[in-house]
Amino acid sequence: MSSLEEPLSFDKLPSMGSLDRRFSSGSCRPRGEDMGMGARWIEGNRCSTSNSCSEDTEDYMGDAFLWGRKSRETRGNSFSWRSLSLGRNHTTYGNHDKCTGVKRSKIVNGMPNHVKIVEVGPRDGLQNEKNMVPTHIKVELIQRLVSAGLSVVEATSFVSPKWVPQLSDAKDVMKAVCHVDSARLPVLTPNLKGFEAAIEAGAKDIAVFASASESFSKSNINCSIDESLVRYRAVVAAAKNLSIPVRGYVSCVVGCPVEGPIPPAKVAYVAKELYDMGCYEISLGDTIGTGTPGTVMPMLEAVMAVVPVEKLAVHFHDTYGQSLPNILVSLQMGISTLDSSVAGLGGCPYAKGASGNVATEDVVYMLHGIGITTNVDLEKLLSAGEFICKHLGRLSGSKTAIALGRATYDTCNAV
Ligand SMILES: CC(C)(COP(=O)([O-])OP(=O)([O-])OC[C@H]1O[C@@H](n2cnc3c(N)ncnc32)[C@H](O)[C@@H]1OP(=O)([O-])[O-])[C@@H](O)C(=O)NCCC(=O)NCCSC(=O)C[C@@](C)(O)CC(=O)[O-]
Repeated sequence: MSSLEEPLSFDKLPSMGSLDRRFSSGSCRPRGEDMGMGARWIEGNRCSTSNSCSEDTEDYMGDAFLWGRKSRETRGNSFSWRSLSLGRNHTTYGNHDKCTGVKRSKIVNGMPNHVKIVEVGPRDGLQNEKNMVPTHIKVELIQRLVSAGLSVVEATSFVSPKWVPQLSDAKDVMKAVCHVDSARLPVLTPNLKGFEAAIEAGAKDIAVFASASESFSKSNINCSIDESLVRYRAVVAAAKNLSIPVRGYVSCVVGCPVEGPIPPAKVAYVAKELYDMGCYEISLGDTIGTGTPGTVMPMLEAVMAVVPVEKLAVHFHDTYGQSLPNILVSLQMGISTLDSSVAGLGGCPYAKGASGNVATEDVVYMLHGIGITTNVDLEKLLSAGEFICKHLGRLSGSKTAIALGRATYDTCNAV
């Protein structure tokens, strides 16, 4: 882990002044393999979605607490918590309101009733592994994640194998999973070469990835932001000809390891460019996990002024434990698509060296706690997490922060 990815202990928390220095150019150049960017990473109308409901203000927290108490008691009585599946058939949480049958307090007003989770573990998680994960393990992981009900599983990247050797088997992975029709399996493509290879291997969904930081753009894809947008226009045009949907990413939406804080206007610029060129969804990535609600909110405000909120997704890394609060404010601002990574690949505090995306398990638990549904069967999701952890020889685990009065959920199983 780089110093930026490693959570700070309380006695080591820097003052604001020293934080500025940490971010200043040259003083903090993380090693490539530590940044979640693959081995060659060098340096570093609000709530207008129809999915939202904001009417009832009655307190529903009582029931949220009750659920937490019940879970703990049940576990205490040696009932397996794993049988508390939050799966597809389990979609009623809490009390009632006019939209979902759930009573909602002020704090959940305006939040979506249902959230789409974009699982990025097989790509964002595995791209960062020191050792190459065998192709058949990647394929099985994707299949397990799909069978957990995830409707979007980012499968791999068609990038240069010199830059990200961990995903150099993209073609074989895609060929093995392209018949899956119960989920979308997008792949990252940095240029036309990658796009053509992805289509050849059977990809039906792709994603392009730009950055709001010039330095990061240079380090990650070896070109400036504007050069990358030119490339992506060509990719999106080619995709359009084949009716292939394209997702757009913006990295470093609040902070860059080299440049420090990124102005919201810059994020809005890149997001709008991607949206205008035809990306159906824009995922806003807090690549180094330095965002907090205080920095995420103005960034989202700026982006939401130029891209409709229902076209936005958030992609938080949990480097400093801020991902769940960041997700919470994003939900409050009307975002209904969340990127996450099955624990053991990211998010999990025991998964050293992983990219540190927020754990899908944590997200599902938090959403459950506030009465938001997903399609995910938690039991199968946990099983997928354990599967990959076991393969990587790691502890598996999932932590759920105390969010909206929910009980802390913390489990860690030696494998
Ligand atoms: C963009 C390039 C290719 C430019 O890399 P470059 O070196 O400038 O490219 P080039 O055009 O000069 O080509 C160099 C070599 O790469 C080959 N090449 C060129 N393109 C491809 C391709 N598509 N697939 C396979 N090979 C390719 C090309 O054929 C050539 O091969 P050679 O002649 O030397 O044998 C490189 O920088 C690259 O692949 N970067 C990808 C880095 C990456 O994947 N980073 C991680 C993903 S981004 C991310 O994680 C952030 C995100 C999305 O999660 C959001 C967040 O967390 O915030």
